[in-house]
Amino acid sequence: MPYQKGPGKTVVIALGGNALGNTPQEQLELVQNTAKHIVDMIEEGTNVVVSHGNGPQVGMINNAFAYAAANDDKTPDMPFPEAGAMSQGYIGYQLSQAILNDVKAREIPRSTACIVTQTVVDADDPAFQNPTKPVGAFMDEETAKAKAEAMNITVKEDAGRGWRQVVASPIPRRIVEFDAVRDLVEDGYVVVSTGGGGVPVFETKGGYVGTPAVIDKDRSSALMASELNADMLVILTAVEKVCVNFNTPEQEQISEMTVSQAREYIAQGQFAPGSMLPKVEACIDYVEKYPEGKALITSLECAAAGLRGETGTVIVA
Ligand SMILES: Nc1ncnc2c1ncn2[C@@H]1O[C@H](COP(=O)(O)OP(=O)(O)O)[C@@H](O)[C@H]1O
Ligand SMILES: NC(=O)OP(=O)(O)O
Repeated sequence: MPYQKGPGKTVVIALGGNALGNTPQEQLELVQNTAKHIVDMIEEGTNVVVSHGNGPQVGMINNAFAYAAANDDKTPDMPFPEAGAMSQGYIGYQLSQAILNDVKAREIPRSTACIVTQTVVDADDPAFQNPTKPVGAFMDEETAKAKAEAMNITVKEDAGRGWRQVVASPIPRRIVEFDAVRDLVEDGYVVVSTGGGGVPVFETKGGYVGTPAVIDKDRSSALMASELNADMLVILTAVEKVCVNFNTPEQEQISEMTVSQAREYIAQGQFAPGSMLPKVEACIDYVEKYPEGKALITSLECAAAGLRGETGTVIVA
């Protein structure tokens, strides 16, 4: 066996958009920094499975093909599941390479493996009738509405930040490549998987079939963490802690909440739908399925300190 599992915790990390940026060039620079924080954890003996978002990237790939196909006769239409797989491929490549380079530079005896992942969803998931997942770039209202008309897509305002295309975001039921991820973790690999939540697929009599949608990566990471019996689910985003009365003069940071407190805050509307709400819901899913586990929401910069229990918002059963 060339590598050995670390002596520390096994954690599933979900990386938010700020860890990746908006273009492949920007991303290449940002992932060096992202990798440094992940390798800090690996150096402390932690076993890491990394998942990441893909909303801006899958939208960019899809748009680029749609634009080219409309303007020349050589570019084919690119189906949405294939665009999702492409986004997993290039983001996973950059992340895996940056982590590997840092691991080698620090002479840590570990390596990386990147898996293009499929995630089973239900064909009758109501999400297919109500698209909510923002993809691609932000637009002003006028541009968004014109694009919606021209390209027959749905657009919505995204949490006060501008207008974006939205697609269906069904609930992840099963990660097809789960066994491979588990075995690689046991063999001491740092695994990049379930990028963009995994390419959504239906399980049919004839086999798996991709479907145009984007699964929430925090929800898929929660599923991965509970199936793996991972000690922690770590959701990394732009804020150090989840807050009540967010962005108001009464804002207060939450250091720890139980599932029932989290549900109370959800009922009060404390967490914005489309941003913090799905993260808190993913944490609830994970600790309910695996009550021995702890979920942590914090920023990339605070990740290693958060794992040591020094900061972030912890959600427990
Ligand atoms: N109650 C809250 N506490 C903290 N942040 C919140 C809250 N409600 C909404 N947010 C916002 O949610 C953002 C995280 O969601 P988002 O940007 O969609 O995540 P991602 O990092 O996965 O791209 C935070 O950066 C913050 O701006
Ligand atoms: N798939 C996904 O959750 O992507 P974002 O985090 O970019 O929205």
